[in-house]
Amino acid sequence: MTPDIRPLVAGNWKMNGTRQSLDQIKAIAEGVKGELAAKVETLICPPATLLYVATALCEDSPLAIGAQDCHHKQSGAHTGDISAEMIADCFGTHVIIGHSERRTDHAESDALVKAKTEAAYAAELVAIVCIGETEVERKSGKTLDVLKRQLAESLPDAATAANTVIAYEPVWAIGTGLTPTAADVEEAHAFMRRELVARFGAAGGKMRILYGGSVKPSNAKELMGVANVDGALIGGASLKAEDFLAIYGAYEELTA
Ligand SMILES: O=C(CO)COP(=O)(O)O
Repeated sequence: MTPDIRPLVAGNWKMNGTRQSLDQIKAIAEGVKGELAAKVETLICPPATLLYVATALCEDSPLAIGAQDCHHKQSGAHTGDISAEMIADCFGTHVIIGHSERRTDHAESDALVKAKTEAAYAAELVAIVCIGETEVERKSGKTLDVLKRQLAESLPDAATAANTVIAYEPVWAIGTGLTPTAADVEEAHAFMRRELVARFGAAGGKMRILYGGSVKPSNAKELMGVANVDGALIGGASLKAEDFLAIYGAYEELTA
């Protein structure tokens, strides 16, 4: 955690979820009402097909709804893509950009991630910009170099603590059940914080840096308690309301 930063617990449903899964969003929206919601922000990013219905379901809940990607242009001949403006039009408030699965599946570069982030700002969405090293990079001792490059090249100059959230997701920890040690997470997050402050000054000190990669109810308290970890980006465990709420509930003790 970072003093004076309101943590964000976010779920990334990836390519999972049909209309039936809206029950889970409903349960999460109900579960995050109450005192803890004033201290901890929550977000679910379902597939784009569920976006509009999901935001309607959350009208009376502090649970925010976001998307998993956007195109870098506002509109035009880009079959199959969705724009940041369309996400905002569905009342989505956040968009995940540069997830490692998109960097791999769709060859997204840092430059493209930066352009998409600028498109998110133009539509007044909060961009959740994902970075993280692969297993090979980690084993060859390049983790911090990779994070430095991805932060420098993926973030626009216009990034602020209000429009940008960083999500550190070591690629080898995604969907594998493996997590870095708390000491490794602390080192990476402290490094990113220094980089952000060096470039953005006071705003860099206030930007949220989430951890993602095999976060589950059993490890949430330890990981979320690490210095400069300002929340989580959760894949698999965000699909079940019970697990998502248990991770969110870890903040009950952390913020007491
Ligand atoms: O990629 C992730 C979230 O964006 C993490 O996925 P898992 O929580 O399933 O490891």
